[in-house]
Amino acid sequence: MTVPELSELFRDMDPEHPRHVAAWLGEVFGGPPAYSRERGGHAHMVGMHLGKEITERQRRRWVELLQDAADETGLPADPEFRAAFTGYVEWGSRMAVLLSQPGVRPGPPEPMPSWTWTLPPWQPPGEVAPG
Ligand code: HEM
Repeated sequence: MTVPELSELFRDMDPEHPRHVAAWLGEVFGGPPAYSRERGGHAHMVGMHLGKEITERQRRRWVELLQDAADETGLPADPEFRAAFTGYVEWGSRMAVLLSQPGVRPGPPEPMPSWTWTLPPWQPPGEVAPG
């Protein structure tokens, strides 16, 4: 699939990139610390965005594709989880845009972000017992 807004930005992408982003997302949402162990954690991720000058249009398209990927890979679709997922992706992608602007230098080391959700998946109310 060619994505006009993103093709130049991702032209030299590491073929393992989707796995790396999946490892990142898994760790952020409480999974194993695979990204920290294997890719160098937060500082490495920040470094990958420096100088890329990501635009708002590119960010929006990237977010849309990530939501498609969440559907295609069968991430839980309950509103409670997806609201948290979307919240993180909005925050993270906006951070990526800020970090990617000209002249931005990496700051002091930061821990991995940690995201969660508190509500259990909503269930339709059961039938009311006849009175
Ligand atoms: C929640 C938002 C985001 C997350 C969690 C994320 C995560 C990552 C991670 C983990 C890497 C490094 C992978 C590695 O270890 O090699 C990376 C690299 C990269 N990201 Fe992001 N990213 C986000 C937003 C964006 C956006 C909005 C764009 C552009 C539209 C973008 C463009 C890139 C590019 C071009 C690379 C380098 C790819 C390569 O050369 O392999 N990212 N991102």
